[in-house]
Amino acid sequence: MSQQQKQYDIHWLTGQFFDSSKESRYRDSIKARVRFESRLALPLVSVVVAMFGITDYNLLGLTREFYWLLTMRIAVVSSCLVLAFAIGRWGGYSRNAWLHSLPLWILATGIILIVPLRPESISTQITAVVVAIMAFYLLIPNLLTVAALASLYLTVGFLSAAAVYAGIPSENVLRVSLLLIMANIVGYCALLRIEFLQRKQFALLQDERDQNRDLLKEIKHRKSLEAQLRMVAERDALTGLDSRSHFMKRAEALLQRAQLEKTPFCLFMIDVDHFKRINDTWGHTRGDLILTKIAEVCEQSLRPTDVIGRFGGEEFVVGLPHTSPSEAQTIAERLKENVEALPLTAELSELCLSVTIGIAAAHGEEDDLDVLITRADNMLYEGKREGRNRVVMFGEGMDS
Ligand SMILES: Nc1nc2c(ncn2[C@@H]2O[C@H](COP(=O)(O)OP(=O)(O)OP(=O)(O)O)[C@@H](O)[C@H]2O)c(=O)[nH]1
Repeated sequence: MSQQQKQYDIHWLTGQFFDSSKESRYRDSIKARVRFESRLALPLVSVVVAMFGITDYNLLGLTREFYWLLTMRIAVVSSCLVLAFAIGRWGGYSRNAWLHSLPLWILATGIILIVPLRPESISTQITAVVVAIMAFYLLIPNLLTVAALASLYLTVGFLSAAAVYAGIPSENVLRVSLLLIMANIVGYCALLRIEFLQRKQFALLQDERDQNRDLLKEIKHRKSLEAQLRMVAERDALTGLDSRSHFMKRAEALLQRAQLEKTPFCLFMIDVDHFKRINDTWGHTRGDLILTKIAEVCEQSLRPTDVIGRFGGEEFVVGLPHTSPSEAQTIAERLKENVEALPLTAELSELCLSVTIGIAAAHGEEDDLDVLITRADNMLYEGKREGRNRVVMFGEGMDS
């Protein structure tokens, strides 16, 4: 077995895949072409068989042998045409491969039967048998094994009939045998090569498809990993709000746009009051729960166009595009009230939850996000100093 045949899993003698399911998939893949070629080849062969009826007439005239030959030719031609139709309709190349082999057996039998009826034209018939062997291998689509068996049947049958009915001498039988064996070997090798190359092409295509499928799977997997990573990078794990870095990116873009369009932009720094005490009294788990509740209140109290992030610990930050300082003040007051009114579970009923909010508004193109954050932060700590639970706006008696 050649290295290539081993590599592609193809039998060196039959030219078929060792793996039956692969072989069946291959035959399914070529069934349309095989049907088309059979429907073309069989009528062509029928015409050739019918045309030889003229030479029968020239040789035999209207004799009994001529009528026998005519009957036989009509039978062969009509069987081939019926089979061409049947193959066109039902000739699946995987399960109904036997249907494709029938024309070969019928043609071979017909050719053998000519010998006793026209023994005097044996030399022409030898040429016809060589042509028929080539046609069996290369013209009428069939599996290599089927083509080889039918050709062998034709060879042995013809030689036997020639020896018995045409009375050719034994040395001539040997010469004709060698000629027919040669025709068989050439046809066999040519079809084996074709079968191997076609299956190799199929195997390569399958490999390529498998690799593409694996690649697509890998890309999908990587995309989902990327999405997960992006989620981890962009979202705060506890509250689901924007992470600090993602908030900075989004707020930066909004601020630049506001500066370009000369529209107002404000920023809140929100800090939960006495959160350490809350943690110490009710535990970190409840502290976490309160942080998520406050995050929900922020989302509900603000517009979808506002960006909200967790800045760290119990501190939140909000960017408000298209918001004037007075609107920002109103929104912050409402947010503060909503936090105070947050419904809490029975065990937290004694908790007085409140936040302090520092506000900064962008004044000109020189104000970048860090400047706004620093200003809002200063306002926040101003609010803390003043007793917490309040909203402090930059500019209300402050210079920086
Ligand atoms: N449960 C919980 N606590 C946190 C988290 N992040 C930070 N903290 C706690 O938040 C508390 C913040 O305390 P401080 O910075 O002293 O501020 P505070 O107690 O809120 O006091 P003021 O801000 O001055 O009102 C610390 O005890 C932190 O451990 C968190 O993710 N979950």
